[in-house]
Amino acid sequence: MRVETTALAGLLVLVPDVRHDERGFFTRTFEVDLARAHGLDPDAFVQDSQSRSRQGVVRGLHGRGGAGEAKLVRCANGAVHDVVVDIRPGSATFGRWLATRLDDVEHRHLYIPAGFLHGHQTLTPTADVCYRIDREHNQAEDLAVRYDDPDLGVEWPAPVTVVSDRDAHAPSWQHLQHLLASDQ
Ligand SMILES: Cc1cn([C@H]2C[C@H](O)[C@@H](COP(=O)(O)OP(=O)(O)O[C@H]3O[C@@H](C)C(=O)[C@@H](O)[C@H]3O)O2)c(=O)[nH]c1=O
Repeated sequence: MRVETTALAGLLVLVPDVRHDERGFFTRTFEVDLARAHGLDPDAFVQDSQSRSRQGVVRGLHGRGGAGEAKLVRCANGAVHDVVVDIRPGSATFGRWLATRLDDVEHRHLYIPAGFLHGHQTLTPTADVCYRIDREHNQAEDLAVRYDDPDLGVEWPAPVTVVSDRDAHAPSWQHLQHLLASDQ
């Protein structure tokens, strides 16, 4: 597995080896030593989750208040257009978003530190997204911004078919910025 840095400090792309044979493929989904070598605490992860979404579905953009939440994300089946937004106050890239394709071909993973919004759109008939987080989910700390907020300008590659009620009614990027500023 190799690790690539990105334009957003702390956001990492993990690119595993994928071994194919007549049965299918084998790939590692986590390596403790590699995690440590890149400053990740492997013991920090306390919850593993999986979601399945139909083609065109967008989930997000979601973040977390309080101490935030770091995430390791991969797409175990199908493909998604994965988007992260830097919402770390004082960050040189505050408000910038970055998109990565996660799929079951290259099996890339994303390490998303605390202080980001995250979302994805399904590019295949279905897609399974698996992620590990370093703090147990707590609905009271949920943050969200509309996936199509015009000030944020995130581009989604396909027509959006379904979003949750929560995502359809998510507040604006401007609203979240006020919230973040009032926390300082
Ligand atoms: C996220 C989560 C949800 N749930 C429950 C709440 C709800 O009843 C149901 C579906 O929740 P949501 O609609 O929030 O699920 P979803 O829209 O898939 O939320 C996820 O979106 C992606 C983009 C992320 O980055 C994740 O961190 C998470 O926010 O599952 C848990 O029990 N544990 C969890 O960790």
